[in-house]
Amino acid sequence: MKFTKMQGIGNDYVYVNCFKETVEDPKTTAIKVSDRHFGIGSDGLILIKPSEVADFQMDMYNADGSRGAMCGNGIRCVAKYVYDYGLTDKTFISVETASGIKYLDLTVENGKVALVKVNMGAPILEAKKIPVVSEKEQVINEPLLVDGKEYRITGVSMGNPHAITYIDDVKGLDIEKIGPKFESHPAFPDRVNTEFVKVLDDHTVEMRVWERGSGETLACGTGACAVAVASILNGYVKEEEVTVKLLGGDLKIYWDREENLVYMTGPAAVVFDGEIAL
Ligand SMILES: N[C@H](CCC[C@H](N)C(=O)O)C(=O)O
Repeated sequence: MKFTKMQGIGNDYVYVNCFKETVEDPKTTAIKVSDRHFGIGSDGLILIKPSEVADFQMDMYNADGSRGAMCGNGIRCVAKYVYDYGLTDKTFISVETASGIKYLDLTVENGKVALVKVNMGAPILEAKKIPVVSEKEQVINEPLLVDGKEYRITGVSMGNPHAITYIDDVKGLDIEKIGPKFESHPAFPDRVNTEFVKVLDDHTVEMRVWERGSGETLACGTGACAVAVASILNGYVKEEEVTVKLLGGDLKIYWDREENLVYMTGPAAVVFDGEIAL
């Protein structure tokens, strides 16, 4: 199987051009290619496919083979792939995902995509199954007991569920210990992506993320969007444009409150092309 390894601020996936390749069993393939010792090594597998309703389709799988509804860092790399590898010459494209059609603006430098701005759609202000705290379905600062300790969480979905909690020491967090406890917490029967956040100033936050199905990643695009929305809702940041600092780099998130649309801007990069016998 031919593939292209790509990364969006360190959130790395194996991309397969399904206009040319066929992946019979994406779940098993995702598990195999993601293994960092016996496979290629990645946070998961992303299939680039034709679409009947958009320019392209993104079909995304986490490292454990579970299917993800949306992937922010992944969709920026899909945009880079389809332009740089000649599948389109458009700099405004649409991509069908399991959480709806997304629209992307490509910034091209020297004939290659350098930056991508994604319209991530409207935030859904409740993380699945957390008790609703108000009739508006907003889950803000809700107490949740995890591993014997009470956390205050805000639930935001970007097409995939995120539980966001604010802590003092992001860098020193034992995420390997607490991450899985959130991921498989009974409050989240579909599991959950969890973001641990520290507010740095009126428009800057830092975060680490334990992703559903992949563990700690260096970055999570949907997570960064969810964190920006939660930080604005909680009044922790004052502006609609938030810089989210992740282990792998920064993302600029803008929540247009008029339109209720979240925009994410960030880079995408090719690591290498390869072929693997599965
Ligand atoms: N683990 C996520 C999918 C990948 C999201 C993340 N890598 C991103 O960039 O948005 C889920 O199962 O909902």
